[in-house]
Amino acid sequence: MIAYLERFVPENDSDPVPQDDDNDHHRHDNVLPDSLELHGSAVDLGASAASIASRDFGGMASVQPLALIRPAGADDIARTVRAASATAHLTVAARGNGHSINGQAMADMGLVIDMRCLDPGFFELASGGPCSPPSVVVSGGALWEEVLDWCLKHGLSPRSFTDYLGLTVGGTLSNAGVSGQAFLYGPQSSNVTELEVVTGRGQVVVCSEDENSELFFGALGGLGQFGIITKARILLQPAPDMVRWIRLVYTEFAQFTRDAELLVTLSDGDSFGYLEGFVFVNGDDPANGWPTVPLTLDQTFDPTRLPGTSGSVLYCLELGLNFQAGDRLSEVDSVARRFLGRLRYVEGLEFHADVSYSDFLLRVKRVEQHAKATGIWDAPHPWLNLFVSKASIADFDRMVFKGILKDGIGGPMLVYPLLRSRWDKRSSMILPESGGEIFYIIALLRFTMPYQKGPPAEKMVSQNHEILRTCNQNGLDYKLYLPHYKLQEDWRRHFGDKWAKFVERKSKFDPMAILAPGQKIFPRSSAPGSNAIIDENEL
Ligand SMILES: Cc1cc2nc3c(=O)[nH]c(=O)nc-3n(C[C@H](O)[C@H](O)[C@H](O)COP(=O)(O)OP(=O)(O)OC[C@H]3O[C@@H](n4cnc5c(N)ncnc54)[C@H](O)[C@@H]3O)c2cc1C
Repeated sequence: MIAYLERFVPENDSDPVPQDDDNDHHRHDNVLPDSLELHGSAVDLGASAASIASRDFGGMASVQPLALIRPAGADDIARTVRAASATAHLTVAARGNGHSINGQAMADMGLVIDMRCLDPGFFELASGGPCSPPSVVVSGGALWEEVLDWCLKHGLSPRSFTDYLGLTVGGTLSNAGVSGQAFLYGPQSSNVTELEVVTGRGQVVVCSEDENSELFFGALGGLGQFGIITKARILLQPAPDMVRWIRLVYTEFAQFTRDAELLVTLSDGDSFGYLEGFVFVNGDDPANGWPTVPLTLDQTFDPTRLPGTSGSVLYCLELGLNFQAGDRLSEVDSVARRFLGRLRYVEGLEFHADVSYSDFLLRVKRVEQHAKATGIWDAPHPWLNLFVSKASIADFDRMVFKGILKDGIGGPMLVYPLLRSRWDKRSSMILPESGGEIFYIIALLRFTMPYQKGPPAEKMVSQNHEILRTCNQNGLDYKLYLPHYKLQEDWRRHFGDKWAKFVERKSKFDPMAILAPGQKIFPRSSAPGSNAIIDENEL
C-alpha cells in the first residue's frame, strides 16, 4: 500500500505556478489533501505530472496540474474524488488519451487521473443468448484499438467505432463516439448497456437503463460532468473478415446528399456497414484535392472525367461493405453493384479496394504514423466538429464549403448523414434543434505542418470563428460536437431545453463541481449544494 500522506508544495517546477498569499484558494490548491490515501496507485507531482497532464492533441491549451494519479482501481479514483471534496477548491479530471482539442481533460492545479493505467487488460466476455447479443466489459481507460484487438481474437467486434481507435472508451462515451457505422447502430454511446462510474460524491456506482438510470444516461455524452467511467459493457457482434472499401465522386452536393440519405435510410441488413463522406478541392493539391481520393497507390484520379460545370469543391461518398473471406468475389461484386446501380456519382470516378476488417478499422493509424514522422501530429490542431440539421446543410455547403473553405483546410473535411432515432434522447448528447430524422456531422480535421511551415494556429482558430459566425448570422441550425465554450451562457444555449436536466444531474451526482473542470461548464464550489450556478428555479 502506498499511503500518500505527505503535504506537497511544488518547488522544483521549471514553470512554477504563481502563489497568491492573499488568496486562500491557492494555498489549499497547492497541497495534496491529507486524506489522499491510495492503495497501490502512483502519484506524480510537479514537472513530471505536467509533462503528460498539461498537454492534449489540440496543442493550444496548457494548464499545470497539482498531481497526476495513476490509479490501481476504481476505489482509488473514488478516494481521490472524496479527498478533493474535503478541500475547498481541488478538482479532478479524468484523462483518457488526451485527444481533446481545447484542454477538456486538464485540471488547473487539480488532480488528473491517468485512465490509461486503470485495469489494463481487463476484459470480461458475456457470450449472449438467443435474445441478447454478446458483450464485453472493459476498463474505461482501454483504447478502442485494444478492445478491437481483444474482440477479434474471439471472432467478435464492437458495432460502432470512431475513425481513429487510439481513444479511450471513457473519453468517447463522454462525448458520443461517431464514425461510419453510426447511421446503422448509433454512436458508441448507444452501444453500451452498463457502466461503472465514480461519481463526484466519490461513490462507485453500477448503472444501466434499469439501474441508476439517471447516472447512466447522464454519463453518456455527459462530458465527464457526472462521473468517471471506470468500466463499460459494450455490445458486440460477429466480426466480418473483410471490407470492400469504396469511394465515389460527386460534383453536385444535392446528388451527394440524395445518395447518402438514400443509403442511410435503407432498412437494416440491406445496407452498407459503413458510410461517410468528405469534401475535397477540385484541383491537384496533394493535401486537399484529387490525390486525397484514390485508395491505393496504383489508382489515379482522372480529372478529365469531371464535367465542365464542376465547381471549386467536389464530394466523395465513402462506403464499406463487410464480407467473409470465404465469400466469392463475384457475389461481393454483385451486391456492391446492386447498391451502386442506384447512385448518381461521376462515371469513372469510382475507387475500391478489398482490405481486412482490422486494416479498415485501423486505417487512421497509418495517418498517425505518417503525421508523427513529419511533425504534423504534434502541431496544433484547431479542429471544429458540428452537427448540422438537414434543413441547414445545403446552406452550410454553399456558405462554408464552397465559400470560406473552398481552398481546403490541409486535412479531411468530413460530411455525412446520421439518423436521430439511433441516438438515445435520455442521454446528455445534444443534437440540432429541428427534430427531423436526418442530420449531418461535419468534422474539419486540420492536419497542417507546425508554423512557419504551416499556417499559424490563430489563423485557423479565427477561420473556425468565421464559420460559426456565418452559421449564427444566417440562422443555420447546428450544435457543436465535442463542444468547447468558456461562458456559462454559451453552455446554456448549447444545451437548450436540456440545460435544466443537465444542471439537475450535476447537483445530484457532482454537487461541488469537482469533475472535469477543463470543460469549463461549472465552477468548483466549496460546499455541497452551494454551487453558484445552480438556479433553483430551474430544478
Ligand atoms: C486523431 C483523432 C481522431 C478522432 N476521431 C474521432 C471520431 O472518428 N469520432 C469521434 O466521435 N471522435 C473522434 N475524435 C474525438 C474524440 O472522441 C474525443 O476527443 C475524445 O474525448 C477523446 O478521447 P480521449 O480518450 O483522448 O479523451 P480525453 O481527451 O482524455 O478526455 C475527453 C473528456 O472526457 C473526460 N474523460 C476522459 N475519460 C473519462 C472517463 N473514463 N470517464 C469520464 N470522463 C472521462 C475528460 O475529463 C475530458 O473532459 C478524434 C480525436 C482525435 C484526436
